[in-house]
Amino acid sequence: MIVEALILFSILVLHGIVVWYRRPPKSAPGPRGVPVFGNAFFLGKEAHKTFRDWGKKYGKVMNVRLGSKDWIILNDFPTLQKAVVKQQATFSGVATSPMFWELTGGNYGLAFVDYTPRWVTHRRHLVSTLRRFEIGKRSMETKILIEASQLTEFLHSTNGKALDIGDLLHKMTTNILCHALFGKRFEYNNPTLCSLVDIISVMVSEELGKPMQTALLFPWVRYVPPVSKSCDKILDWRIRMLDLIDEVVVEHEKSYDEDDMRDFIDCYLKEMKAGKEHFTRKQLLYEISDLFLAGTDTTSNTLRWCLHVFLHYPHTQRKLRKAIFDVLGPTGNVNISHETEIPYVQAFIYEVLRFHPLLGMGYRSTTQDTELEGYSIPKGTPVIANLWAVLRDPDFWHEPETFNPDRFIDEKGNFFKPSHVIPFNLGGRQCPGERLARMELFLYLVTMVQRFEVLPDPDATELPTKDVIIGGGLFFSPPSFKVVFKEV
Ligand code: HEM
Repeated sequence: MIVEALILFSILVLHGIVVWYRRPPKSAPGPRGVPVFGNAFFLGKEAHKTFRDWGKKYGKVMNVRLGSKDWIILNDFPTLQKAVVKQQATFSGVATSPMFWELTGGNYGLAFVDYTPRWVTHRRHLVSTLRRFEIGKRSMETKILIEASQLTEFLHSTNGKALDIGDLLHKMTTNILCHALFGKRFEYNNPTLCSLVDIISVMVSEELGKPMQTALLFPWVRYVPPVSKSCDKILDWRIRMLDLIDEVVVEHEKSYDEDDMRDFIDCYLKEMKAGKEHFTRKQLLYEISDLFLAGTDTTSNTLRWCLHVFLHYPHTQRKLRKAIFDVLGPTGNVNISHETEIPYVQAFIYEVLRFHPLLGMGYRSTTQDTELEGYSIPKGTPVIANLWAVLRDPDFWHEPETFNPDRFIDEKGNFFKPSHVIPFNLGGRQCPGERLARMELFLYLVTMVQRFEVLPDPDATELPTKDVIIGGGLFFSPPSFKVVFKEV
């Protein structure tokens, strides 16, 4: 009896192993890993680099088993274009899990939700409303310059003391979204602003990001401590954020005036009152919450990467200041029309975004069965767009490991942007806040560099590490570090 049971067990195990290693016909090549876990334990701390290295062996479309699912990894620009641009709707899903279902209250919001008619309607509405409030044109420019002048005032008051200004930068970028969404800015010590920034920082932290990633690869882990506790914590913070936004929406409902659309919330309420399909209060709260999660920390951490670069490559800071002085002198006021007049600033910003992309990988999924480069990809397959690998690809960039803003300056001295610089990704899920982010980066950077020289902390024994901190499982942030702002 025991012998028969052992034989049966062995047959079942062998069958399981055969099934595990078997691939559907026409599936892309890639490492299979070990049963149950796939390659999850072989990714290392920096999965983007591991994927790039595996891609050299397996090819442009790689199929990597992670947990119980096959993931498609795209490491190069032409293949990414063929997928997310040429088959836009097919590659506009989002890699998801039961935890994401909870986080989005059942697929509500914008950034973390799957491709549905509700997402399509709201993505369109967001883009047109941002345009309506002239994000990217003059009105947001004025608001950004208000934050920039607060920044210089603060930096002036530091009297050359070394400090980490990450929190202040985060408050500035959060205030810009408060302008667009709530119609107002807050003082930096205002409890609403401080709570918003605290909540966003916790939700995109490295500490909570790892469990989220684990729950994405192994959905059952969501219910097993300690991951379950971290997931509950994230959901708790999400609820706090929704409650805070709800208070602002209630204020707007009370003071709503059909003839005076003050901001994004008013525009949304108008659609709701008109009974437009998919427009609900729940969607409004989740969408605003997503905008704060996607559009504040990303811009402020890119500014922190700029400071990081100043310490590691000080000659670029000198060159930047010279370019600014040539056009504005030491006291001239910057505005957005100077973007074309000071090409080196744009080149510097793009090189920072190339060298340190805030979102190193985009997580998509397929919305229907499809083919890519002759390989078949079934509906619902998670897809990773390895933006980091594209931005460091030696086939497209001369000396990609060198930080060199001049790669974006043409022979006539003008800024030029090659199509393969894609820190905001491509296709249907491409960042809708790109223009706003680039305006903020330009105006804050020029204001800062025109008035202050950024120097290393004299008490630090070495420069901050170049290792990225992967927050929220998504965001490639710099480590914390202090700098000195010396008036020039
Ligand atoms: C330097 C700053 C920023 C960077 C590097 C950045 C980058 C990105 C990238 C790469 C994506 C695509 C993710 C994917 O494919 O999975 C994305 C999506 C998104 N970004 Fe940004 N972003 C920045 C600033 C902003 C700002 C200021 C806003 C606010 C208006 C914003 C709002 C969003 C939203 C809502 C999405 C999700 C879009 C969707 O799924 O339809 N981002 N961002």
